[in-house]
Parts: sequence; C-alpha cells; structure tokens
Amino acid sequence: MLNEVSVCKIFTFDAAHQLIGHKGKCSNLHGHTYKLEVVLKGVPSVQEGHSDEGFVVDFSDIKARVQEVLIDRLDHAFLATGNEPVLESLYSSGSKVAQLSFRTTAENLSSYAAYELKKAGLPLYSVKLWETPTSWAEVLSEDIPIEGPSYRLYGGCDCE
Ligand SMILES: Nc1nc2c(c(=O)[nH]1)N=C([C@H](O)[C@H](O)COP(=O)(O)OP(=O)(O)OP(=O)(O)O)CN2
Ligand SMILES: [Zn+2]
Repeated sequence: MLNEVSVCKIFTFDAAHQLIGHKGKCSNLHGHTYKLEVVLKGVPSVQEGHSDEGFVVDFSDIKARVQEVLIDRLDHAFLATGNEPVLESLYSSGSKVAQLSFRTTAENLSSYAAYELKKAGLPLYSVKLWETPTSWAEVLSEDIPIEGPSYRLYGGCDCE
C-alpha cells in the first residue's frame, strides 16, 4: 500500500483587528502580517504521465484554492467580531471588512481557516496561524466538528 505524505503551502496576509475586553495592548485597534501554514495529507497520485503524478495536491492548485477561499476575504481587511466601535465608520467609508462574528484570536482564526478549507474539499491535515513572529495557534482538521468550530458567535446564544 502507498504511504501518505504531508505537503505544506505557506501564505501571508495583512489584516487589522481589535480584541475588545483584552487586559493589555490588544484592546487597541492594531494589525498583523499573519502567516498561514496549510498542511494537506494524502497518498501521492499514481496516474502515470499525468500532470499530478507523484503529487498529493499540486502546490499551484493549493495556492489558487486557499487564495480564493480565505486570503481574498481576509487580506487588507478589518477582521470584525461585530462589537468594535470602529465598525460603523469602516462600513460607511467603504473600507474592507471581513465580518467573522467570533472574537478574532489566533485560536479562533485558525479554527475558522481549517473549517473553511475542509468545507472547500481540501484533504486538510492542519492549519497553523502565526499572528506575530513569536505567536501561533494550530488546529488539526480532525478536531474541527462537522457543524463547525466551537467558538462563540457574537450576537449568538451561548446556551444549549
Ligand atoms: N492566546 C492568545 N493570546 C493573545 C492573542 C491571541 O490571539 N491568542 N492575541 C493577542 C494580540 O492580538 C496580539 O497578537 C499580541 O500578541 P503578542 O504575542 O502579545 O504580541 P507582541 O507584539 O507582544 O509579540 P512579541 O513577539 O512578544 O513582541 C494577545 N494575546
Ligand atoms: Zn492582534
């Protein structure tokens, strides 16, 4: 039997956010150059003579898909929970806002990224999101429930 192999493609995007209620400096509106490591896992193709022979997924196809599913939405956007005072003026001035509706921590953003990539049909193994050069959060695909990540949605109900 052929063995599985992991492949990784790395992306960066720039975005702003604000952690309302944070005890420190992250309660201010600020930005990051996020780094996203997308790891896919599978058995390399054995289609003889095919463009994809020996590939789990062509790196260029991973790039196009992740760009479409995630990066285009998040890059140069304000990552919004929904409770930020600045939101109204961003909307009225036509600034780019990604209305995520969860607290935009590295943990929640990595879970969101993993869920979206799984939904897009990629054979996802894990996602690691670097928020700063010294801080990251990682989530394994197998830990994302079918119904979606378990973060609290802003405006939603915490009750069961
Ligand atoms: N567990 C988490 N803690 C913090 C998060 C987070 O998403 N998850 N986010 C923040 C801030 O948004 C921001 O990223 C600050 O992080 P921090 O690592 O403290 O940033 P620094 O610029 O101080 O990084 P250094 O490399 O240590 O200079 C806060 N906490
Ligand atoms: Zn931050």
